[in-house]
Amino acid sequence: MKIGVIGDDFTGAGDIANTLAKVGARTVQYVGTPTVRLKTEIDAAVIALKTRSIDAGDAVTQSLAACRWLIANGAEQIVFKYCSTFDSTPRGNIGPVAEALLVELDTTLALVCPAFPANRRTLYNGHLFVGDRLLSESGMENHPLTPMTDPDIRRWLARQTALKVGHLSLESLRSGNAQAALRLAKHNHERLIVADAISDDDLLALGRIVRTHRLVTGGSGIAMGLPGNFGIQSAMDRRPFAGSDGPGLILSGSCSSATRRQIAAYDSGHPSKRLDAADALDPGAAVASCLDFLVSHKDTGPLVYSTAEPSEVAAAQAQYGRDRLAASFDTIFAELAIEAVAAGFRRIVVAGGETSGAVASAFGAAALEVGPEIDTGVPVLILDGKPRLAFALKSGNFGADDFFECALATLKGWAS
Ligand SMILES: Nc1ncnc2c1ncn2[C@@H]1O[C@H](COP(=O)(O)OP(=O)(O)OP(=O)(O)O)[C@@H](O)[C@H]1O
Ligand SMILES: O=C(O)[C@@H](O)C(=O)CO
Repeated sequence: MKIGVIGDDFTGAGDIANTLAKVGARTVQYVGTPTVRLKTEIDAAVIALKTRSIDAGDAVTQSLAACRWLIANGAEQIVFKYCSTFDSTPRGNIGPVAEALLVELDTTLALVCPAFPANRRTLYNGHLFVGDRLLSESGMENHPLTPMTDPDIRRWLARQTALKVGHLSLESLRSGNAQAALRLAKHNHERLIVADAISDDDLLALGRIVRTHRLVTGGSGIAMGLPGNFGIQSAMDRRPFAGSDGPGLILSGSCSSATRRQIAAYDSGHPSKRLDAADALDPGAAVASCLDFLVSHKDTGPLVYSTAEPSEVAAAQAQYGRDRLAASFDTIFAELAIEAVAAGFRRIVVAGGETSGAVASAFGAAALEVGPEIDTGVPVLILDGKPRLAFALKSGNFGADDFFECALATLKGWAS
């Protein structure tokens, strides 16, 4: 293995596994840090953690354990993958985890580049944009767990770490002065360097610049240029792909704007059931009634969602407590997925990083095969067990409006 990735959530891990696989790296995604040594020859291992929104100390401990496994299994470069919208709070967890990894890997600096231009997240003058809006005016300021109220990634990161934060400007990158800028940053004791990038070419250039870096941090985009540094070649052919042909379902705990559009699009022509915050207070009852609903619509791709408008989420959090609701919804979706598989479902589409983490973890520690891309940043993931299951784990703000229908179709696979 050459490249070892620590993903701070499950959909994000799938996103970067997809990027690496697309540029030809033989990639496996693990649900949590494996307990056994790697037995097969691969180029990249992606460890999916669920550390984005937990206590910073726990996030550091889990990320270090993942890092140690990756290094012990041959990784030459570690990538810390977080969200392209830099989801975090003033307490962490990006800063504390990056800081701990720098120490663990005994290295002086690392790039910080959440940019993902293919999904319209660009970084310019240290400010993160979603499409033509600043991050803090993109809807992300209403995120239920990590409201992003400051688009200046240098300033936001500086709140999370005592390390000095630097900046690699687009001008330095494009004029070929990046290495000199990084030497100057080192001289100035800057350890975390926020790097501008507004196009895939910028990300590829950054990829070349970090060839000798032990640690790279960023969104999935930064991974595009990494396999080439190890001589790994692109293999972009369409091969037969065995998905899973059993009944499919959709679970959504995501309240992001893209998911809300996808729910609206799917809801109009398919069976769907909505859970509201009050339902979350009795997870057992919610699972039982949702399971009845799923089973009675088994062959028509039923959808269960708790997705709500930001004002509704804010009111529910104020009434019942944010963490309590998050934990209850996680439990409901995870148990529902397990029960649904026991009832015969084989294709599972999940919307939302936290929700996907809860669902995927419920199936236990596992290695997931990375299949074809469904939509930008979302691959098919196969759990080749008994039974064989095909997953689509979608980040909140990813995917076109008809994502759910496309995902259910893609998870079936194709012969040629
Ligand atoms: N109706 C609701 N009321 C209050 N909170 C909710 C409701 N529905 C979902 N939530 C919470 O909102 C959070 C959604 O997080 P999740 O990561 O799954 O989606 P997302 O933020 O859209 O995705 P991503 O992290 O990939 O951007 C969860 O913690 C969930 O418990
Ligand atoms: O980087 C992204 O936007 C996604 O992979 C993600 O992490 C959202 O959960």
